[in-house]
Amino acid sequence: MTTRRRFTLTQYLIEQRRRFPSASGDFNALVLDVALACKAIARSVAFGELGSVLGNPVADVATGVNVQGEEQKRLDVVSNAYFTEMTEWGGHLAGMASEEMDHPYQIPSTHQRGKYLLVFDPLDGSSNIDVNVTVGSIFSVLRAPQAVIDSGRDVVEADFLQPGTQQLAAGYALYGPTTMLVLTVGNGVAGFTLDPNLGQFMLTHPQLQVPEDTQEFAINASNTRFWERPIRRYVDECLAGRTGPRGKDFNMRWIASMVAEAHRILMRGGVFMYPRDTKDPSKPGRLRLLYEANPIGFIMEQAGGRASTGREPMLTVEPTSLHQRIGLVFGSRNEVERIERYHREPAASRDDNPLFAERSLFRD
Ligand SMILES: O=P(O)(O)OC[C@H]1O[C@](O)(COP(=O)(O)O)[C@@H](O)[C@@H]1O
Ligand SMILES: [Mg+2]
Ligand SMILES: [Mg+2]
Repeated sequence: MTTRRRFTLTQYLIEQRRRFPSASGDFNALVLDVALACKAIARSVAFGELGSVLGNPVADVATGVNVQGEEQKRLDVVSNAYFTEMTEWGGHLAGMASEEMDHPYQIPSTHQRGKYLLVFDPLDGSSNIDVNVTVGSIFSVLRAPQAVIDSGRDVVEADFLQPGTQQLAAGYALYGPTTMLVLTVGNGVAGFTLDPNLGQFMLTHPQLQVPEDTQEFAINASNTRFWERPIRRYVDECLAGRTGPRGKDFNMRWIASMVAEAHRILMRGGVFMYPRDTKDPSKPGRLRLLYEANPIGFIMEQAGGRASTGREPMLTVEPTSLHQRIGLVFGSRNEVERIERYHREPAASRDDNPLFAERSLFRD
């Protein structure tokens, strides 16, 4: 696809659909509904506190605590509603699941039910809303099990427990200085920028590729004391810089919006780690498999990068529950492979033995 001609998201999807001559158009219509939800969220985010002055619905929304035990922001709830409202009526979906909904969302019986499942984090990085830092939405499209399509029955948790390799599409929207939509339909990764005059996502980044090497890493260093040995080793070696085993200096970033970190890494390379740690034994990782790790993992792999738990490729993990958390490492291929190698090396298994505890640069 040439960049000389300006392509809208719709035109891009039509061109992608030519690979599947028998496709009905349902899939494209679903992605466009998701894009519409993202435009609506972008507008709500952009109004910020002005929302209450201008009668923006965000001001009056009731919040609570989500299934993760995390306090919802008003924009979490509003964004979730935009996703459900914009996509439920099109006849493309068998059901949905979201970070902000404890159980699968049923398409009302008054609407036609379709063959796809939509899984999403309506607002990622929502702790950044109050400080006006970039946030985003993350989504993944799966095919519903054939039994669900045939019967039109209500969806249940088990219907969503598909490994990341089964994703048909994944994407994220970024609400930053510009609003962007980044999408894979399994044929590379494309980035679109919202033209505020036209209200259209325009193709601006046709073939995103993650550089294989990097000198930049992202991790929440306040968790250092909870990290497992392979991660401590990796970060220590980065910090040692030119005089250490890596022989080069590294830069560090932490935005606390995973979606924004993913975007930076797509643009210029890098590695992101929110690994499994010992902070809370009931939570094997911070981020969620189905609507954070898998869609970002699919995008990374489609852009030539890599996504992993540290121990196995992210996309091959068999999910066990809807809101499952998991350790996540993604980004420049050679760095992620190095981290996986550190997990495989025999020293990694001595992690819990204090006899082998090593002095870390982040420790006293
Ligand atoms: O508080 P921390 O450790 O910086 O966590 C930040 C992480 O939490 C998240 O914000 C979780 O996402 P939500 O905002 O959707 O709950 C990630 O985007 C980010 O990487
Ligand atoms: Mg999130
Ligand atoms: Mg969220």
